[in-house]
Amino acid sequence: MTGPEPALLTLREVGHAYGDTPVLRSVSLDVAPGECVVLLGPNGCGKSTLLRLATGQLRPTTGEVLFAGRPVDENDPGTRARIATALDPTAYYPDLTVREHLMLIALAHGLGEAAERAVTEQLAEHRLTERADALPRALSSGQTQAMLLAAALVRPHDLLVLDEPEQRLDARARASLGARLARRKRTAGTAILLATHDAALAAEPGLADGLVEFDDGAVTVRPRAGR
Ligand SMILES: Nc1ncnc2c1ncn2[C@@H]1O[C@H](COP(=O)(O)OP(=O)(O)OP(=O)(O)O)[C@@H](O)[C@H]1O
Repeated sequence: MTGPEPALLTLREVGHAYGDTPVLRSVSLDVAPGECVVLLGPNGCGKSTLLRLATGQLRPTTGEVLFAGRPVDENDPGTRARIATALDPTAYYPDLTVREHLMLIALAHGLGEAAERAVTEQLAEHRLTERADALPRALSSGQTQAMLLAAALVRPHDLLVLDEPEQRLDARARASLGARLARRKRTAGTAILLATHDAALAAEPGLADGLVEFDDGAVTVRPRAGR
């Protein structure tokens, strides 16, 4: 939100409309390295839209989105190298196994000889080791979601942008997700922007530094209570 670190991601009075239909009006927020901002709100309030504005997949109708001080642009290789996302539940290669999928991403993002170890770690963290040689169509929906999270985490990144990462995970994976993200931001200094419907995830100790709450078109940005 506003800490001693300069913000990595800044939204300044960002508004967005699809055609003539406004979805977001004048949202301003900062996410600094090692900070996590959580978006909470009902279906259709604009959380995914805000996440896509933050990654440069959408351009704001009004206002500006800055990543590392420059307008965010998903076509900029430097930006893509630093922002990892899990936004689309169908964003995978159907003809690559889980391991091949993660290796491809790790290698494309320059891990080189470190790729195999990083993939092994992510497979274990997401309880996918036994399913490493399965094709996506043979996975459960929760295992597919776990693969998408592993794909975001296996590659280097400074900002992690997640849309409802808890969706379809089983109770055990869901229960540990918040602590795993909190550890990542603490140990790696990762900035995190995530949308969720899970109040327990938003309340995870050590995770959210700021909450963005959407309510009937109004957006409230506030530091989390008690911080
Ligand atoms: N490409 C699009 N074209 C037109 N309208 C869109 C488009 N994408 C989203 N919308 C509309 O914008 C509004 C906000 O959608 P958005 O997906 O951002 O909501 P959300 O808060 O992420 O919802 P959910 O919790 O259901 O995922 C909705 O009314 C949706 O129908």
